[in-house]
Amino acid sequence: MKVLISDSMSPLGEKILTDAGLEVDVKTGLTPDELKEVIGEYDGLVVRSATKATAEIIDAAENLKVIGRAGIGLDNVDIPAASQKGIVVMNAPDGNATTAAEHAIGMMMSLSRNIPQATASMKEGKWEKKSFMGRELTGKTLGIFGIGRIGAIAANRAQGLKMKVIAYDPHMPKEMVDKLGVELVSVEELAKRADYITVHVPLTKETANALSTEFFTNMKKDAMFIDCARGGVCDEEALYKALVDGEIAGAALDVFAQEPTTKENCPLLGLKNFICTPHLGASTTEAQENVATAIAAQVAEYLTKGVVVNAVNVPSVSDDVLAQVGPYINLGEMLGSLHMQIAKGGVEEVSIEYSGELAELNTSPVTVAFLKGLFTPILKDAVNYVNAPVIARDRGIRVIESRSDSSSDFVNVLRIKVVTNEGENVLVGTVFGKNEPRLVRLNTFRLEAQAAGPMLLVYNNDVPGVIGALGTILGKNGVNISRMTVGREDASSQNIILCSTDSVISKELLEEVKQLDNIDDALALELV
Ligand SMILES: NC(=O)c1ccc[n+]([C@@H]2O[C@H](COP(=O)([O-])OP(=O)(O)OC[C@H]3O[C@@H](n4cnc5c(N)ncnc54)[C@H](O)[C@@H]3O)[C@@H](O)[C@H]2O)c1
Ligand SMILES: O=C(O)CC[C@@H](O)C(=O)O
Repeated sequence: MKVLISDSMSPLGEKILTDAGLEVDVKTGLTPDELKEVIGEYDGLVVRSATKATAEIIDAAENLKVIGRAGIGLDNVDIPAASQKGIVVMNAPDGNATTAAEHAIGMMMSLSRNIPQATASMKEGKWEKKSFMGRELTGKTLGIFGIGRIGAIAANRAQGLKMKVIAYDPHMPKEMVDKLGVELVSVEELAKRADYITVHVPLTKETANALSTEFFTNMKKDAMFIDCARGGVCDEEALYKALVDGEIAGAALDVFAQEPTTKENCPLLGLKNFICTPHLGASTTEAQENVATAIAAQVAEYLTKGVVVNAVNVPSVSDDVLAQVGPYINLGEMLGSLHMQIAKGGVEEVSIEYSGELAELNTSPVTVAFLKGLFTPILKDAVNYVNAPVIARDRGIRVIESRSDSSSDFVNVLRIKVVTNEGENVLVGTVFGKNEPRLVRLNTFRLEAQAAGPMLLVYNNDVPGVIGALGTILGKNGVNISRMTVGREDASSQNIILCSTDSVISKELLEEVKQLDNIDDALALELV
């Protein structure tokens, strides 16, 4: 079998693949056309972030069985296109966390002591001691936006520098953050109290442009901002304005909305109080060895033994188990994704009840798929079919499974209650026929909905005219409804409407929907 390594990577990865008996070609810097021409020869493709495994490339990949990403981010891989062709997509989410946290700390020190600016000045033949007055980190407050793997390491390193650390992470239970010696605060408090802010969240629907004018305006005028997570989380236009208007004192970015980044596509590069690196957060020998060896071992395991590890699109189960519980795996993942998107607050407990015929099957892959679905909207590529239960444990989330051989309305029922620090939701699903997952209850509302893709969930009064008004406003905005289900609450005047739409509902359109008469609330959902 042949594997193509198409981005620069530690040679240790190549060695692991060849030692496993695979033929390996290393061809970096291929143009999309060149890659398209050669990809048909390969059974495995190993990438970092430069190679774009688009639908077109995947379509031309006649023999491809696996795509491995040395690192976390899978923004460069068209996962639905790969899944459709039965290609397993896997990543190595653990190997570069320490390196990325150290980069953020390095940025904080560089900003505080003007190291990049002073280097540039000396190289121009100047000796400008007075222009580069810095300040100490000792005793200052570091604010961490997103305290997962990397945020926690950054907190620990900052504590070693005698800084006070505070964090905002609405999905992290307070007890877990307390254990790190970090104070969990609201987003406003984070902005107002911190002398430095460092960002460690993935790019999701919730985090896109989350750090914008309001956040920068709340920051202290002498505070500094660092983002080594993902381009698009920070609103670069708002950051530019905050730096120019003196709302904050300095900023450092390693990641950008548009990469590669130039002065033309990012005016921040022209500012004196802005420093940057070209997405170097994971670029150390150690991190690259970690991710290259991890992904090479995973790809080799899959190609030589059929064992799936850390896949994001295929559960790690045998074909026999998959044949039995495959449809429930899809149902579980959908219910997980829906739960997280309707939940308010940090998840504390999950109760999963398997009833009917389903209770007699090996349901552990369904529980794992539920947890993967639950975490994906907030953690994106950092969660897979292997580490989802570990993430639940690390977040102190109790997962309780139970079985009952009777199910009242359907042959098989999956009933899941998720308790957060702000309330709870119950979703019930079943599988119709051989493979048709259905949502049959959303809290007290009974319905029968195919829940997949972009959707709109509306809570409304059960009065005439609501559906018409909703259809009109979506139609006016060019959004086509492909399916609509109404869920009723017994003996109540409340309904829910769940629409499948051909495109994702924008924030602006969602606001318009919420303003309609007799609509109490509306949520834009993106389901698996
Ligand atoms: N610059 C680089 O080269 C580089 C290297 C490695 C990782 N990264 C990126 O760093 C980011 C963090 O990685 P990680 O391994 O720590 O991920 P992680 O999944 O362990 O942690 C992310 C944290 O963000 C929190 N979060 C999610 N939505 C949030 C919101 N709206 N507000 C506040 N917090 C929120 C989550 O609860 C979680 O605790 C990822 O985007 C990853 O891709 C960048
Ligand atoms: O340099 C890289 O490979 C990107 C690193 C990081 O953003 C990741 O997604 O793991």
